[in-house]
Amino acid sequence: MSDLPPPGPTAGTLSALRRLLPYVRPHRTPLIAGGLAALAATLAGLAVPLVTREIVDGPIARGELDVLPWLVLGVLAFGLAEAALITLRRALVARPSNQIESDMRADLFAHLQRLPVAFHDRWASGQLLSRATTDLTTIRWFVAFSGIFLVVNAVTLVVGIGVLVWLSPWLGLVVAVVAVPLTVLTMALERRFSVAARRAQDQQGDLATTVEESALGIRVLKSLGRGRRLTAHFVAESRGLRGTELVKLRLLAGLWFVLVMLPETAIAAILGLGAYGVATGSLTIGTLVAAVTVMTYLYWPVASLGWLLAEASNAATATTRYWEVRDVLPAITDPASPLALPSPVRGALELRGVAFRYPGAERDVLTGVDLVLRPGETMALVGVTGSGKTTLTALVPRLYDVSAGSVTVDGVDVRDLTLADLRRTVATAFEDPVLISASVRENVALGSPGSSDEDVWEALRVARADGFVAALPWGLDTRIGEQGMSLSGGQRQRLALARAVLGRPPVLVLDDPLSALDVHTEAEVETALRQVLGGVTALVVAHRSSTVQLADRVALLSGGRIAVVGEHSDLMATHAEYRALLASLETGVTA
Ligand SMILES: Nc1ncnc2c1ncn2[C@@H]1O[C@H](COP(=O)(O)OP(=O)(O)OP(=O)(O)O)[C@@H](O)[C@H]1O
Repeated sequence: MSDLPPPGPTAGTLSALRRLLPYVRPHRTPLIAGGLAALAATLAGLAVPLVTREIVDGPIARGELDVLPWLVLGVLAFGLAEAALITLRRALVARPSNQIESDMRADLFAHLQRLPVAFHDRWASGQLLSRATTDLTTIRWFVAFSGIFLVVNAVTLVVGIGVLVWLSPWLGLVVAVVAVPLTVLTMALERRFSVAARRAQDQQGDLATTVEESALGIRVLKSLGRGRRLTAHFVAESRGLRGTELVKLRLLAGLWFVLVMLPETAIAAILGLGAYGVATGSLTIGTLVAAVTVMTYLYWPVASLGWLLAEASNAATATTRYWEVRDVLPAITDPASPLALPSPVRGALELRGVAFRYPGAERDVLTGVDLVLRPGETMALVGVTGSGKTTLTALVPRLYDVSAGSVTVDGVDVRDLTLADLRRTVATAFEDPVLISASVRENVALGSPGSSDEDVWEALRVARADGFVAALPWGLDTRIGEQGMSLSGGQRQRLALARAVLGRPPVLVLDDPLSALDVHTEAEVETALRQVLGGVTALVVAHRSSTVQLADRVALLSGGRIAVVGEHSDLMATHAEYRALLASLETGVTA
């Protein structure tokens, strides 16, 4: 399996399904009405054998033909009622079951947005995808159909056995005796089925992850000729799923065998005992016919029990998998009593004694970072590959929280600000820009949706993206494909940069946002940025010495700490490690 957190102890089917209650409760009226309609439909069907008994014992046995039309009409009426009630059930449950599915899906999505980056680091995206799609469809199907019929069929069985006992206590006893091994075997098989159901649903999530990763990384995978390997991996995973599905089918087949054989045995026993009763005069023919007809009516509720229990098991597993995600508490949230930033925001950014360790990692990436950015200052951050530059920048907008120490803006700890305030104050752009499937305008104004077109164009100008956006077929309205695939790497970076500078946030955190630009364009963007950065405090991760030139001062990150801070020219003159690093940046060897 993928790097999925281990599932908790397998909860019982019922206790797992109980967790659907918060979503089911608001719709209880139509759902209960739907259940009652289904029950009434089944009972209407069960009434037919009783009328049959009257026909056999009356018009047939005793020639009482005058009541025959009424009895036939009765059979017809019950048949019609059954059909009408089944239609009514469908109409009653369609809307609530779909609503429950979409409510659960919306809540899951909103929850995923609140969960910290650390959660998404740990969970494979396919596992989340399968929970948001197939698992929720399984739950809808259970609420609309199998859950209702599980209850209705159980009630039908009890009522049917009751009718048999009423017709003839002996015949009822036969059925009751048959019911005991049926229940025991069914429960045993159901338990094993739920284990296989859980495995199959997890394997589906793994498959989704593989498909998603291969679709997203198609360029790299193709260019490296990984297609065959990946296909072999996918086929192996897919075989694993097929194996589990076959185990499920085998268990279900065993269940079907028991569930089909036992009612047949009961019918045989009723026929034998009943015929003996009729021959010895203790039973009327009509009662025997009625008993056999009732048994044939009970045949479906019994036989379907296995399949319905399997569906309940699938739904319980789906519910457990759903709540595994929902139960994760968002670790990065608004504080209980948030503080406000002094107005106007000056943008003094300070890191004091900052240590950070990734969840589950063995050692700290940052051990004691002290760094002070004066309001309006541009600070470049340099360091060898893996020294923790990206990690450090992620602590400012609270993508992760510090393990020790503090990050403050104008003296206020970022953890004391509401996330909305913090995100308004600190804007970020990363080396790998993510664009969403939407228009250029929506992509640039993602963090400030109310921005005017002039503001968007201004931001595009700063990022030197106005030229190519103007040349797009529909300008700002041009939809850029999934992840902006139709744009070049440099164009995507410039849009991400425009997104960060839109709204002129007091603090900008840029993680090497110009790496994909050619030297000429980088110089142009830098000149424009210089004007913008004039009043903005900026922390800029630099992988090229040209980006370093942009900064007022440079900080060197080394060994989890800031080794030195100073002006580029001073550091070049005085600091050997800095000089060596800059030389390696020029040659592109920083590891
Ligand atoms: N999500 C994560 N979970 C665990 N460890 C991580 C995670 N992300 C990064 N690391 C580790 O943290 C260390 C610092 O990584 P980081 O990306 O911050 O370095 P960097 O200085 O930005 O590197 P580069 O210059 O290559 O971009 C590395 O050893 C990396 O393996």
